[in-house]
Amino acid sequence: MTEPVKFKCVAIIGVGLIGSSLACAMRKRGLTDQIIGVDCDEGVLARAKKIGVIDDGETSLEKGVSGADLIVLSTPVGVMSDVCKALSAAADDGALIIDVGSVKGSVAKAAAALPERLHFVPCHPVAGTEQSGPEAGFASLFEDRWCILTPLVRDDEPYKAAVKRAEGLWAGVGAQVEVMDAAHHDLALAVTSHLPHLIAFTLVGAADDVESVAHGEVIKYSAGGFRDFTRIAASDPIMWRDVFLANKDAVLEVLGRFSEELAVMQRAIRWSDGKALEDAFARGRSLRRAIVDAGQEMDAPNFGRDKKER
Ligand SMILES: NC(=O)C1=CN([C@@H]2O[C@H](COP(=O)(O)OP(=O)(O)OC[C@H]3O[C@@H](n4cnc5c(N)ncnc54)[C@H](O)[C@@H]3O)[C@@H](O)[C@H]2O)C=CC1
Ligand SMILES: O=C(O)C(=O)Cc1ccc(O)cc1
Repeated sequence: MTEPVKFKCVAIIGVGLIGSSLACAMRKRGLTDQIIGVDCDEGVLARAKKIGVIDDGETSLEKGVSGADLIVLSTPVGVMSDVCKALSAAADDGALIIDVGSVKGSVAKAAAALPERLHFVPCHPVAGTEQSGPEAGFASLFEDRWCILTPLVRDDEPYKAAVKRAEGLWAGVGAQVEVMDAAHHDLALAVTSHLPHLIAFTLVGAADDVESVAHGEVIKYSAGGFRDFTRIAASDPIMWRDVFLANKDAVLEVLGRFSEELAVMQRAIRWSDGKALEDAFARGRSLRRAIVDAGQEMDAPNFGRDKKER
């Protein structure tokens, strides 16, 4: 059983959906005395302070992280290496640094270059929505969701203790913690998250092209499955640009396999091969049933909307 841990001061760098959700969850559960927001956008900081997500805001990273015993990188993945470099001089001795990025290999490389006095534990809460910004955050986002940790290869005692603290933090906000290496994470998430997002962006883009000849029919009759795709396709373009650039190799690998499967389906339809189609669809149904039986069907389409409380 992982014990929840407490922090004196947390600096959240990037006060968007995930940063503000962690801030709200920590505040609600009494896991920190003070929350400082650091963001390059002054408007974000003003809004976050107004709605009570942060106690104070700073556009200067150096000032914002001074005195923090927990530093959270919750920016898009593409700027994390630069933020990490800036922390090498700015962060207090012994600070626990975590990130929440959707890709782990790239940030792990930057984290490994930090001085030994700092303890960076890469993390990925596998929980989110299509929304962005501080107003989108809510305290229960991480409850009963996975958080994957990909610790650096370091076996000094202070680092091992920092990994335990990171586990305690996520357990403290209600998540279930899993530890794996960064390459494994990036391949697994390419399958379960990155490819599905790519398909949603592509499908909705294609439907939008058709819309120009279908004169409103796509919007009028969009139901069920397509609506779910449009929700995912409404996700932040900058965040997802960075995910695909940072996880290029793994995504190209699974995209290659997906394209092959798609070609098989195309052929089955062309040649009226009902047996091939039925077999392929039956595989999909049994995978879904296995997920439900394992109690992992947490991604209801309205996840987060019916219990969103700051
Ligand atoms: N949106 C989601 O559902 C999930 C996102 N993630 C990861 O969490 C991270 C944050 O995503 P969101 O919270 O959705 O993004 P967001 O767009 O809501 O917030 C990002 C914030 O970072 C700030 N920012 C950008 N560059 C900065 C810099 N150089 N210095 C300081 N602040 C900077 C932006 O102004 C913005 O306020 C990403 O790395 C993403 O991969 C992880 C799990 C789920
Ligand atoms: O909104 C959804 O359906 C998501 O899948 C949210 C999400 C986006 C990115 C992540 O790294 C983890 C979760």
